[in-house]
Amino acid sequence: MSAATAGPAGATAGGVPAVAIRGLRVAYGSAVVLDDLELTVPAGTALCVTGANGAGKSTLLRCATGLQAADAGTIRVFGRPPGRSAAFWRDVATTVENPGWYSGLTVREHAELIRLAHGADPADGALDKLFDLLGLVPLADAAPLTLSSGQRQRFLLAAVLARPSRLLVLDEPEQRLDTDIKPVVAELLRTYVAGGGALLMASHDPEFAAEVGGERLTL
Ligand SMILES: Nc1ncnc2c1ncn2[C@@H]1O[C@H](COP(=O)(O)OP(=O)(O)OP(=O)(O)O)[C@@H](O)[C@H]1O
Repeated sequence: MSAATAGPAGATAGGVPAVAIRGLRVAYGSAVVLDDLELTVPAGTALCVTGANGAGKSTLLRCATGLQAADAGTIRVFGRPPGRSAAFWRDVATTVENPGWYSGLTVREHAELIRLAHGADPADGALDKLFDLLGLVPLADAAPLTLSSGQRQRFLLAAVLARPSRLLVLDEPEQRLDTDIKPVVAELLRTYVAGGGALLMASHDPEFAAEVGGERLTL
């Protein structure tokens, strides 16, 4: 259970915050997991949610993306309730919910499709760079379903970073990554935030969270 406020004062100075949560309460039966939780993530900033197993990090991220209903409180993402509309998901990229894969397409073809569908050029070199940084080049022709859990995590991160977005919601992006890949992912996320994107993530890794930078909220 937690009541906390995060995000710098005057968080809305630059406009509508990417995420604004007030009085959030979630209970599973009689077990209250989140209670009167408050947070703000302005555009161009990162907020890392930490806490013990079962503290409610994933629950919070699911609520923030509209994938789970809250028992009380208000959640606004770019000023609107999170939802399942295509317009919402154009702004928001997440690894909270596992995507489905097309069995006939390779890892690289999925990334190209995602980029193309979001109006970006799949052949402009951005994917080459991303695949190189995340060590996905040797896996480019693999079927996503054949990837190991760590390879799959790298692919999921490539998939959300391959497309334009205004908010990234990531549940433990460092999970299952090799130690040499973690700083690479941290740098990619720092670059995303420096470019004006907002990042809301949960993490169990203080070193990784420190490398990403931004505010911290402990549940
Ligand atoms: N659908 C559900 N039904 C009942 N209890 C649930 C449900 N989902 C989560 N919980 C419980 O709510 C609490 C918070 O779960 P949540 O997954 O949000 O925690 P977490 O902080 O993300 O944990 P972890 O660090 O282990 O990933 C846990 O006690 C969990 O057992």
